Amino acid sequence: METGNFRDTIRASDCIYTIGVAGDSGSGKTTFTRAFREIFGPDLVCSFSMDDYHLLDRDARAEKGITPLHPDANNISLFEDHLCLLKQGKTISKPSYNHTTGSFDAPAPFSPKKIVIVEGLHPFSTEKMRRYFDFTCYVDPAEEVKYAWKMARDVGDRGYSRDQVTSEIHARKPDYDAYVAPQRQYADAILTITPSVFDASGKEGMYAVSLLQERFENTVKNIVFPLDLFAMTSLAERDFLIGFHSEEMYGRTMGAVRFDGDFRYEVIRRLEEAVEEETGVGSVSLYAGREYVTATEAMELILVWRIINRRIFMEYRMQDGACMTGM
Ligand SMILES: Nc1ncnc2c1ncn2[C@@H]1O[C@H](COP(=O)(O)OP(=O)(O)OP(=O)(O)O)[C@@H](O)[C@H]1O
Ligand SMILES: O=C(CO)[C@H](O)[C@H](O)COP(=O)(O)O
Repeated sequence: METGNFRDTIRASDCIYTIGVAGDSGSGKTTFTRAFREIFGPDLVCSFSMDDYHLLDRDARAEKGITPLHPDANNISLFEDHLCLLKQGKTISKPSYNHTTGSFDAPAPFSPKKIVIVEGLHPFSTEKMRRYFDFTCYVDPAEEVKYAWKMARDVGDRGYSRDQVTSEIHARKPDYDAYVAPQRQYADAILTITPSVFDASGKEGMYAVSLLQERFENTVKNIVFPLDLFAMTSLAERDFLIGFHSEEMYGRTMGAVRFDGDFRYEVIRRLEEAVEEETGVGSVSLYAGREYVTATEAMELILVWRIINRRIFMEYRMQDGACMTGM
């Protein structure tokens, strides 16, 4: 396949590329896919939250004593049906959950674009859902990180008090462990986020991020994603770490690449240029004008590369008539 004009390849293709991003509320699902959305743009990418498939509104959940993380609080079968239709390029009448009111707005028509990103609590929790996703990613911040983000977001944007958020966090944990976390075993990529080793006080909001994935059998020939060792070793004034290790998870051997600290923009710019050159997506300048880029921002680009790679492999497979599965 020619990867020189990959954006046009996707545009011209009949295939709808479906990406599922699972994780707890406020775990960074939107944040980590931001670079991908920006690079491919709104003409090719659409997204929605599986929160729209809550079955019970906020009052009904409180009355029944059920959290939104319990499958019974969600219309799982409607979501499965809709995902199947979107994968076929069909328009759905999508429900809509309103986080401001805690209730439902009227359903509205929703048509897929060539790339559909679905974020949520349970997007690949059933076998049927997993069948319709081409790429799955699980975002997994350490509890202390996740709770700090959730507190800031729910108090700042969703009108909850600190006490309400704290008791909600405790009430949700058993359902998170039972129904959300197990999806890690089905994810093609897992992002873990922990406090940075360079920020012992935790006050700077620096994080170490790892991308875990199963080993590939092959790389994509002649496509490179370079880390500029010169810029890394000669220009940096701030601390950083890049590491790699293997770990066993649900019987799978996962390779984990870890970024921590701050990276000179020149290093990350080479990665942006590689995405531009190798895929022909046009200008990629997510961090232009910056001196440094954080580990989480750098990882957004690595994830972009991983998602593009899956799509390239799908293109190879489609030449054999398959669109449904990835590698
Ligand atoms: N990498 C990060 N670095 C710093 N803060 C982050 C990061 N990722 C997420 N956050 C913080 O956590 C909050 C929630 O992030 P985000 O909206 O990406 O989560 P989500 O999983 O998409 O949430 P939702 O439950 O609404 O789907 C954001 O408001 C942001 O402040
Ligand atoms: O787990 C969540 C995903 O974002 C939310 O808590 C859930 O969607 C319910 O939303 P709200 O708290 O606004 O009623």
